Amino acid sequence: MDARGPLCVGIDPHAALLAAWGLDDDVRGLETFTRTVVEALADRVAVVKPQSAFFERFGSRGIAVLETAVAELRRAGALVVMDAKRGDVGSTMAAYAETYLRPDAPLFSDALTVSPYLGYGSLAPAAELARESGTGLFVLALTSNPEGAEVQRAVREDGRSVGATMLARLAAENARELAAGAPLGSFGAVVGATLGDLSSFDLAVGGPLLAPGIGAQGATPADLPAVFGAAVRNVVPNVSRAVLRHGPDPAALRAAAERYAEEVRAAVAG
Ligand SMILES: O=C(O)c1cc(=O)[nH]c(=O)n1[C@@H]1O[C@H](COP(=O)(O)O)[C@@H](O)[C@H]1O
Repeated sequence: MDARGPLCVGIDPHAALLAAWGLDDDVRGLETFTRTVVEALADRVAVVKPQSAFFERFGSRGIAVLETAVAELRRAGALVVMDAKRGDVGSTMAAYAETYLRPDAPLFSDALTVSPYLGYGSLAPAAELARESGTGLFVLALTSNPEGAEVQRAVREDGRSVGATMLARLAAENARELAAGAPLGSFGAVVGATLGDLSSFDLAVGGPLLAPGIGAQGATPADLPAVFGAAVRNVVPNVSRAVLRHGPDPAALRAAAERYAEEVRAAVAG
């Protein structure tokens, strides 16, 4: 992020975006869309987050497009966060983890989004494999959507909210790496940029904070300091549609990503 700018661009090939780019809503359209984004951004954006659902929707041929994109992004030096939001009972979670975090897997990525809402402990096999393979997890803590509150802000018997508990679990997960001198641990939290003042939460999880919600969901880079406070230094803001809508011209995609990275840099510095 120091070298390339503080931004994660999402690859979310919505049917509406394919149409806006003059592409058909089929595998060929998906392939052209994805290749265009990868070629425009892979050598300059720090982090890219493909949203698996938009590829899964086309079955095995959609997944093949995703596999190619992940490999090319990584080859060009971008970090890939696979947004598949996996979460299941521990034994099944191990298989999900192998799908994305085992180095010889076709979809091997630098990190995976996971849901802890079957219990944080259910993620243990994924955390273990991430440690082994030098990859990371982004754990949904406080999501950007308004519906998330009914689960994440629910208060437990110990008086702490569920979301706060997930943040505390992440801090414990990262403690070992921090003690060994790492600047940040490999276990990040997903915290929406749309959520307003989060000062009642301890966001010092010792890992990166993936912050979706900028652009199409209404948040702006200028909101980041007020939302994240001192933790803003560790924020990786994600923008998907608000960059992608500038395609298919690669120069326009690059310019949009650069503008967002610049706005984030200014907001964080300011
Ligand atoms: O895990 C995520 O990335 C995620 C978590 C969350 O709380 N909210 C959220 O919008 N996302 C994802 O971030 C992206 C946001 O896309 P845009 O709203 O188009 O910028 C989508 O891929 C969402 O699935």
